[in-house]
Amino acid sequence: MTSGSWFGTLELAHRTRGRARFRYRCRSGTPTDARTIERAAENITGVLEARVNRAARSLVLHFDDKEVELESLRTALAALSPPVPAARGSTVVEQGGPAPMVASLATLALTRYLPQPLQFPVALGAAAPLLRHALEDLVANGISSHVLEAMAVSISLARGDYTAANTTTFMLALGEYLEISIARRSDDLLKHLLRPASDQIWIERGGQEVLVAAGEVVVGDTVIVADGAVVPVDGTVLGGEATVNEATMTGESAAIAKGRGDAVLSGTLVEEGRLRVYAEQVGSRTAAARIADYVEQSLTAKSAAQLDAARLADRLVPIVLGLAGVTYFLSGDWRRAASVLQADYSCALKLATPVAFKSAMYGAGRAGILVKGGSALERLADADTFIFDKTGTLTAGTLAVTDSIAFDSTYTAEDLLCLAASVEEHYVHPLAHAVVAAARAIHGQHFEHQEVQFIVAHGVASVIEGQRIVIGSRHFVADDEGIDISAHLETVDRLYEEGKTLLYIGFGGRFLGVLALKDEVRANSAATILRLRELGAKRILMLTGDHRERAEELAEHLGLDGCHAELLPQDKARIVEELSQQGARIAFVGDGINDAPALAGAHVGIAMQKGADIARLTADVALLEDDIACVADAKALANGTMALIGSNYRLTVGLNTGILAAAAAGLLSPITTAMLHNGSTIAILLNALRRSSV
Ligand SMILES: Nc1ncnc2c1ncn2[C@@H]1O[C@H](COP(=O)(O)OP(=O)(O)OP(=O)(O)O)[C@@H](O)[C@H]1O
Ligand SMILES: [Zn+2]
Repeated sequence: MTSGSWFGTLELAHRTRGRARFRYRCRSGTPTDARTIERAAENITGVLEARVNRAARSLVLHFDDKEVELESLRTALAALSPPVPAARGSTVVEQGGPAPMVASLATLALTRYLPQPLQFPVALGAAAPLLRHALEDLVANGISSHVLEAMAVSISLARGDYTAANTTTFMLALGEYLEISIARRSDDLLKHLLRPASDQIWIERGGQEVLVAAGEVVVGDTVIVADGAVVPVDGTVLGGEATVNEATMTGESAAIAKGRGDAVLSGTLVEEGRLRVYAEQVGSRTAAARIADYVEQSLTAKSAAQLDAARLADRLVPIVLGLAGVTYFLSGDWRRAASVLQADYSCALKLATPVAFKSAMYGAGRAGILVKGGSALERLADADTFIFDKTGTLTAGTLAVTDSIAFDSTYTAEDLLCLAASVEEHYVHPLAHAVVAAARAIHGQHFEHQEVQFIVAHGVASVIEGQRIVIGSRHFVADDEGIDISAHLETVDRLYEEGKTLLYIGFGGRFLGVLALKDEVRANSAATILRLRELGAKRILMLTGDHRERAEELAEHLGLDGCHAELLPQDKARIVEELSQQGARIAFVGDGINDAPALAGAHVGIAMQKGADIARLTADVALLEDDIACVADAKALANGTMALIGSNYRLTVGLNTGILAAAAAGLLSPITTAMLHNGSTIAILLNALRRSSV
């Protein structure tokens, strides 16, 4: 979209061996987010891992200091611009149909029956695409495995050994065809899975706020967007005020205040406040474009394992070439040289790892787990500490209102519930959902109220009939709002003892009543925790914004290693950061707006299916089913994938070394080498595919 560099400024803030931290400023208008930057940086030669902290505008690189100098890294970073998807490896992407494979198979089968003079041109014709690509590759990237393959085919052609040339051509075409179809299958599925997170939107119709399906919104509608929600349309603010985080679109991480007349973009996030937006661009256009971009990025991004494999493959190319030269020099036999040239490592090393990742992502998708890239799997396999959020994660989050107690006789229990629901209905929070559902069940009236304020990890506030209403935690109502609750402590304590979660309601400065809710622990939370331990989790903790007693009870019940309660979002992130610094590799599992900072700061973030948009956007893994068992499934899948990649790696190196030695010793003809080498490559690819089910 834009050309030129991303970074306005880029300063080195800190460095140690193999690690450097840069402070950056984005140019405004650059369509990028943290992930885009990370991914692009990870594509720089020598870079092992990149992490961007948007809030701190810092970029941390882990790199191989034997391979790359800090100064050249910096230059490469400064020159970064948005990735052109699939620039390299285009040989694979451009083609795709089975035609080349069928043609080369036909050539292989039929050439021997052709009249002698036709055999050479036919074999050359079949090998032509391969030779052409190799030549392009040679010009662009120097000697690569493609070049070696082409040399082997050329030698066979020159020697008039058409069967050998045709066999090699066919095996390569077959391998390529398999890789493409596998890659395409997983790409399509991933695109399908990554739909926009929220499919319902609040709009104004005839002076009323109504919730409609995303597809129903048309240009000219007035869309309401509140805290924690992603703006669903491109448009102009008609009213309201809010701070909007546009990092996903512009890369600028500081929130920007928006008010009447300002433009807002779909995909940006309302952090605080509420906006009425005139919709100018709606529907699939904007969203689809963003999603396509996103998937493109996640598919082209390389994981560390992939980079390792590719690097090793590249290093081995000159060795194979040298060995072929020496073999010819010593034996004077072109056949041997051609055999050696075919036994290079690259195919299996470079293909097996991405195929394993993609097939794992595909399998994960079918099992209800959206994994955003191979590196997310890698980090999940790495994770040794699991931290769970409570409400909506370990508990079902489908709370039920059990009691509604009004302390003021002018209000009935129903009134209290409806009063709360009128204010809560604009927010995505498990507690808010429960209150609204309970009010709907009794067909309660709607109280007219002014704009609603949402105070993250505290509650909501508004004004009804000129009086301030506050609904939220004890800390919020009693400490922050200064409402005296002492007269009703007996009732409150009794409800706590019954194991209930309480919502305090203050109205006009007085304690009006409480709503008690019962949250059920998910039936399989305990089993999931156990499975995670078996899968290598050394420590499992819980962090929650809820009341301490509730939290400790649950932590004990589930057999966790510890818990922290009454936390604010920044506390969660801080605890994650502290533990990371002590060396823990943390997988954080959460669902709420209050979990987003921790999800972003963890080694790997996992968002629950019913989570807020921001949680699902921030996380590396987003569950597509409301089932906590998927967390253990994802971990098992990640472990299995990394083990498979490791064994493929050893298998590739072992097999090809054997083939290479035998070929150099003159034990293998070019045909046998082609069959063995390509056959084993295909076997390794198929092995990599095994992970497509959980
Ligand atoms: N929309 C809301 N309406 C009323 N109270 C709320 C709302 N959001 C938060 N609160 C109050 O603030 C407290 C902390 O909220 P927060 O979202 O941080 O965590 P939580 O939902 O309790 O649990 P967890 O952190 O485990 O998800 C809640 O327990 C509740 O009392
Ligand atoms: Zn507070």
